Formats: sequence, structure tokens, C-alpha cells
Amino acid sequence: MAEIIDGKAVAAEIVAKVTAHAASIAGTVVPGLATILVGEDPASQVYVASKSRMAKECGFHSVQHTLPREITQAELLALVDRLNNDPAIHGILVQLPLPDHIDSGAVIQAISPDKDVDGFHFINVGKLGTGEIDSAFVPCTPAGCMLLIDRVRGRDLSGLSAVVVGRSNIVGKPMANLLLAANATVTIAHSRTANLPEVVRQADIVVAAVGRPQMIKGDWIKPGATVIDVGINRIPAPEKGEGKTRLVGDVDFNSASKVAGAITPVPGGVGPMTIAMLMANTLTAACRAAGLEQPKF
Ligand SMILES: NC(=O)C1=CN([C@@H]2O[C@H](COP(=O)(O)OP(=O)(O)OC[C@H]3O[C@@H](n4cnc5c(N)ncnc54)[C@H](OP(=O)(O)O)[C@@H]3O)[C@@H](O)[C@H]2O)C=CC1
Ligand SMILES: Nc1nc(=O)c2c([nH]1)NC[C@@H]1CN(c3ccc(C(=O)N[C@@H](CCC(=O)O)C(=O)O)cc3)C=[N+]21
Repeated sequence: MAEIIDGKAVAAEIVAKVTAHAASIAGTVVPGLATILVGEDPASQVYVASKSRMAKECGFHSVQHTLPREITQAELLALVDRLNNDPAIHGILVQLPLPDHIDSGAVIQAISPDKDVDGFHFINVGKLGTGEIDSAFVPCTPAGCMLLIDRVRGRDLSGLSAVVVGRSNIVGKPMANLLLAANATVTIAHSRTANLPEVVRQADIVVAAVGRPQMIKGDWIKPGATVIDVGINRIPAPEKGEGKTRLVGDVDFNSASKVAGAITPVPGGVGPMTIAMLMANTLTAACRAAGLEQPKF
């Protein structure tokens, strides 16, 4: 049976470190996080609320902007501009997805790269791609995955092969860049990849970011591999009662955990790390703005 990587516990360690560091600099700067939620998607409401709450628990200044679905792109851009120019705000997070009538790319690129704690701005993407990681903001989910991999494999992944399933700008591509920066030999698989089970079976490290419930099976996993499951999928759970649902990952946990060396659960794996890394990035943004040394995670 695989070791279960306790993302919730690692996230709590990160949050404790962020909280202590924020307290130590409180005389100079109080990190400020602004979250923007457009519309009423229930899952997004839950996530944004937990980000705002966590920011308060870290001792940050935390402001949540909840806007109606009908807001225009120009109005949203005006809010981003206001937050870009607000010295009390160091990090801006626009919860995705945005409604169809808004060009999310335009909104993301309007965020000041210095406040882009999601790491989605071209400047930060480019820094990650060219190895300027220390001055970049790294997207929270892949950054969290790297800290979980670190617990099992260490920071240097020389000689190890990694397969990332999924090539999104939010997870798959930055994940692949981070693994490469850590010296892994990286393959990116996606919906057009041939013989996916065979490709995944080569990997010492598998990162699943597909959005397909329980797609990756135990017999796709190399014995002893480290399996990081980014997927968050809500599926029907009639066993819990009529109309009930439960959360599962992109990996079939039951079969994969019999073969893997270590595996993250869903929930309690990558999800809590994403929120913890958002706090870490916001603290980093505040330190940079105040000319203080930035903490290391
Ligand atoms: N835990 C967390 O904090 C977070 C979790 N998530 C979750 O992670 C998952 C991925 O998110 P995200 O990257 O945004 O998703 P996207 O939908 O943007 O990307 C999914 C990727 O998976 C690939 N894919 C889809 N179907 C298959 C298939 N059958 N075989 C191989 N590859 C496939 C797609 O390929 P192609 O490019 O060819 O279409 C695409 O590259 C979701 O479940 C999401 O909810 C996301 C963000 C944070
Ligand atoms: N601009 C932007 N940045 C994001 O980082 C971003 C986003 N938009 N849009 C949506 C995705 C998704 N995401 C998650 C964060 C935490 C959990 C999380 O905490 N999950 C818990 C379970 C939560 C539950 O029970 O529903 C867990 O896995 O244990 C999940 C998913 C961030 N995202």
C-alpha cells in the first residue's frame, strides 16, 4: 500500500509559517489580498470564501469583491485597475472561470505582474519558462504539487521521469516547467496522446490534471511511483443518500494506491496546498513591495 501524502497537514505547516512570518513583519507591512468573484457559481463561492478566510487567519488584510454575473468587462477592468493602484493590496486573485461575455485573458493580463499571485500573467509565465523562478509568481496549484513531491523525492529530481497528464495554462504547463526546473525528465500528455496508459507507466512521478473522474487506473502506474492527483470532480454518491455527491480525483485511488509508492488523496491532497500557496505568494508580494527579503518555502 502506498504512503498517503497528507496535503492538509503540509498545507497547515505552510500556513503556520506564513502566519508567523506575517506577524514578524507586521510593523512594516500587512500583506493584503483582494479576491474577485463574478457570478454565483456555488463551487467558486466556496473556494473564494475559503481563500478570504484563510487570508484573515494568516493576519492579512483581506477584501472580497463579489460582483453580479452581468458586470461588464470594462467595469471589471476598472476594479482591477483600482486594486493595482491600492498600496494596501499586494495580491489580486480573479476567480476563474469568468462568465462567457468577459475575456478572461484580458482581465488576467490587466493585473499588475507584481500583484499576480496566481502567476497567470505573461511576465510571470515567461519568468517561470526561462528559469527566473525566484522573482516570479508561480501558479499556486503546481507550486503546491512541487512541495508535496519534495516530501517524497526531495528537491532535486535528477534521473527521475515525470509525466504530467493535462496541458492547461493553469496546471499542466507550469507543472511541467517546475518539474523540468527540478531536473526531472518531463513528458506532457493530453487528449491527443497515443497509448496514454503506456506513457503514464514510464513515470516515476505522475501528475494528473485532466478533469476526468478516476480516469487513471492502478495498472497504468509504475510500481513505487509518486502519484499527485490534482483533479477535483464531484460525482453522484447514491450510497450517501439521494442527490448526494462526493469528491474524487482524476486518479482511481483504490487501484492506484495498491501500486504507487506514495499518493495524494482527494480531498485533502493538492486542494489545501493550492490555498496555502496563495497565502505564501501574497506574503511574497508584500515582502517585495516593502523591500524585505522574501521567505522561502
Ligand atoms: N486542486 C486544485 O487546487 C485544483 C484542481 N483543479 C482540477 O484539476 C483538473 C484539471 O484542471 P485544468 O487544468 O484547469 O483543466 P482543463 O480542462 O483546462 O485541462 C484539462 C487537460 O486534460 C486533458 N485531457 C482531457 N481529457 C483527456 C483524456 N481523456 N486523456 C488525456 N488528457 C485529457 C486536456 O487535453 P487537451 O489540451 O488536448 O484538451 C487538457 O490539457 C480539474 O479536475 C480541476 O477541477 C484545477 C485547478 C486547481
Ligand atoms: N484564479 C483562480 N485561481 C485558482 O487557484 C483557482 C481558480 N481561479 N478557479 C478554480 C480552481 C480550483 N481551485 C481549488 C482550490 C482549492 C481546492 C480545495 O481546497 N479542495 C479541497 C476540498 C474542497 C471541497 O470539499 O469542495 C480538497 O481538495 O481537500 C480545490 C480547488 C483553485 N482554482
